[in-house]
Amino acid sequence: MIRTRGLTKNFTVSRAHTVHAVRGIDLDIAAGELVAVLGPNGAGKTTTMRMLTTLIRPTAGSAHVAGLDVTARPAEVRRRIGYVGQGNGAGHNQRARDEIVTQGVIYGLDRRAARQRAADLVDALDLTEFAAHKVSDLSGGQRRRLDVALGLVHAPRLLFLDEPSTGLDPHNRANLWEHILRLRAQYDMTIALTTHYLDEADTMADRVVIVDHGQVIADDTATALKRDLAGDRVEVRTPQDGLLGAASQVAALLERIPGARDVVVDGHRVTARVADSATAVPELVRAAAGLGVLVASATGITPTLDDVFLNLTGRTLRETHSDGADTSPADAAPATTHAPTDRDALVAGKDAR
Ligand SMILES: Nc1ncnc2c1ncn2[C@@H]1O[C@H](COP(=O)(O)OP(=O)(O)OP(=O)(O)O)[C@@H](O)[C@H]1O
Repeated sequence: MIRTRGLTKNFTVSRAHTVHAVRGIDLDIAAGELVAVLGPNGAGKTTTMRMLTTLIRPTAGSAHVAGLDVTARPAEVRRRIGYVGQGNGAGHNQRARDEIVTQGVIYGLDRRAARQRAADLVDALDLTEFAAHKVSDLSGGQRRRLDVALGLVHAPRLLFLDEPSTGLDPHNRANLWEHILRLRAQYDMTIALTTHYLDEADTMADRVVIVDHGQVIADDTATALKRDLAGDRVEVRTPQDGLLGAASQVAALLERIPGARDVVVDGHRVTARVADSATAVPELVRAAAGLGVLVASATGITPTLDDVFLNLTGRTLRETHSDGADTSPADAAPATTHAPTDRDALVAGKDAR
């Protein structure tokens, strides 16, 4: 469905300054896949997505989307894809249902077909109660669902979602995802999305592509990335009032567990990487009990995609992101303002810049 080779985008900011936003990305997304593109702010995710959706022209390299070259046949690419950009692309004065009908007409449906399609999407996205409301009166979650409806009005088989749930509270995020996954199954869609939410990428995506400084630094299933590039850990604590020597004894026991490595003693705390924390923790506890070594707690820690990023780059994604786990919706990254322009450009078939 998507194939890029050496995809590159430079922005010339001034005569002396060029931003190398995307530096030679090779990406393959098969029909039916749901792929999440993950990376810190400024990694080049949106720029990549905007090239794939024909909103901007690549500086170099190639991209084929839905079987077509984005540079040579942008108008045909646009007809085959749906795009839900960051921020709310819907106009504020229209009623929600009318907005979808208008979008359908712009995409070439006759008014009757557009009305039917709007009715189907209103139903599919649980917007019936709000369909006659003005867009400006909708909540953030309802607007986002309307955005998805607008992106699907021409029944594309390939949908691009740029940070679909940023700014939504956990309930609305879960609700939006429920709808996206149902629509994906119903329309047999391929989905490429960018997200700041690690848990979303982890649980929803068939494959996770990690981008940093404009390059793909990892590309695999979340399970494989976590297994191969992070791995389980264990953290063992010896009693605070006990002898520090106990921690060294625990460390020696951990060293003996097959696959254990990077054993570190820090006061009463001992950590190690292990192949499988579910078996390593009881093994350690049994061995410690056998030798009379007191253990206050022993915890198995399964890795997150943040651990994968940390291992690959030495940095954590959480430092640079508003992630759902640490941030209130109000603090979440604000939506950018380019989305309405993007949607306008897509439906109007404006040339990419
Ligand atoms: N039109 C532009 N002109 C100049 N620089 C740009 C332009 N668009 C993006 N950039 C720069 O390109 C780099 C990649 O930006 P991009 O928006 O693709 O990152 P991102 O991974 O989507 O980030 P975020 O997670 O914050 O949305 C950044 O350094 C950004 O400042």
